[in-house]
Amino acid sequence: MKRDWIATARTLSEALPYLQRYDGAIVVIKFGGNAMGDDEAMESFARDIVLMKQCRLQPVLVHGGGPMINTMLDRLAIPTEFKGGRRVTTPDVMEVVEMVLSGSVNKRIVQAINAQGGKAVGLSGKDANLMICDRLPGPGGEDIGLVGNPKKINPAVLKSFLDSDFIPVVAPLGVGEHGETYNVNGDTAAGAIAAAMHADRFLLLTDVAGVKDKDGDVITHLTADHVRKLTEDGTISGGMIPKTETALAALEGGTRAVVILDGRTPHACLLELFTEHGAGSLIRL
Ligand SMILES: Nc1ncnc2c1ncn2[C@@H]1O[C@H](COP(=O)(O)OP(=O)(O)O)[C@@H](O)[C@H]1O
Ligand SMILES: CC(=O)N[C@@H](CCC(=O)OP(=O)(O)O)C(=O)O
Repeated sequence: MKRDWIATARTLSEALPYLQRYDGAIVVIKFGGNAMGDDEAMESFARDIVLMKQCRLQPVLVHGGGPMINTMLDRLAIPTEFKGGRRVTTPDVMEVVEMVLSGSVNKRIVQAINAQGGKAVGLSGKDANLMICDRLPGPGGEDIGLVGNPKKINPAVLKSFLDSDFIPVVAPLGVGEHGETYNVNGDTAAGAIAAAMHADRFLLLTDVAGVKDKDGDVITHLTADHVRKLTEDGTISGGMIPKTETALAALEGGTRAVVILDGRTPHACLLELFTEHGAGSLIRL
C-alpha cells in the first residue's frame, strides 16, 4: 500500500520537485535516546531536519535521553528503577534528569541542527508553561515520585517559534500547578504535543523497523482497531505497548497520522515523508 499525502515518488531524488507542496505541514518527531546514535548519525539526522525546514515543513522535535540519564546516575552512584516503563523519580533523580535532558542532550541536538544551518531553539516543557502536569501514579497506583502526566499543553510558544522560522527542540520535562518540576516519559510528552499542535504527522523514532506481526514482518499500515487487536493477542508487547498507546492517544487528540519507525536507519524521516513506500508503520484512527 502507498503513502497518501506527500507520497508521490518512488525514490528520494524523484521526490524533490514535489516537496514545496507540503508547505506548512507540522511534523512532530520523537527522537529517543536509543535512536540517537553516534556523532555521525546525529549530523545526518540534523541535516535531514534542516532539509525538511527548507522544504517548508515545520518540524518540532521532542527528545528522550533515558540511556544518557542512566549513565549519569551511574557515575553519581544514584540508584534508579523503572515501574510501568516510567523512571521512579526522587528529588535527587529529578535533579540529574533535568541536568541531562535540558542540558547535555538538548544542547547536543540544538548544536547539531545549527551546525547544519538550521535555527534550533532548545526549551523544556517548563518554558512558557508549555507542558502543565500532574503527578502520574505507578501501575498499581503506588507513588513513583516526580513523574508527570501532561494535562494541559500551551503550544503558543512552539507556534511562535515556527512562525519565526525556528526549529523547537523540546526536553520532556513538565511543570506542576505549584511550580514543581516533573519528569515526563519522552513518548508521552511528544504525543501530548503532537495532539495539541494537531500535527500532520507524528514520527516516533525507535530501534525497530516498525510494528511487527506474529511472523516478525513490519505492518506498514494499521488502524487503531488493528493496534488494539494486536495488543489483546499479545503480538504487541513490552516497550511497544506504551508507544502504540501514545500513538492512539495522539490520534484521538487530533494528530492526522502517526508513524513508528527505526530512527537508526539513515534518512528515516525523509524516507517516510517523501517516498511512496514510507519507512515504518503508519497508524490512523
Ligand atoms: N509487535 C511488535 N513490533 C515491534 N516491536 C515490538 C513488538 N512488541 C514488542 N516490541 C518491542 O518493543 C521495543 C520498542 O520499545 P522500546 O524498547 O521501549 O523503544 P524505545 O527505547 O525506542 O522507546 C522493540 O525493541 C521490541 O523489542
Ligand atoms: C518518566 C520517565 O521515565 N522519563 C524518562 C525521560 C527520558 C525518556 O523518555 O527517554 P527515552 O525516550 O530515550 O526513553 C526517563 O527518566 O528516562
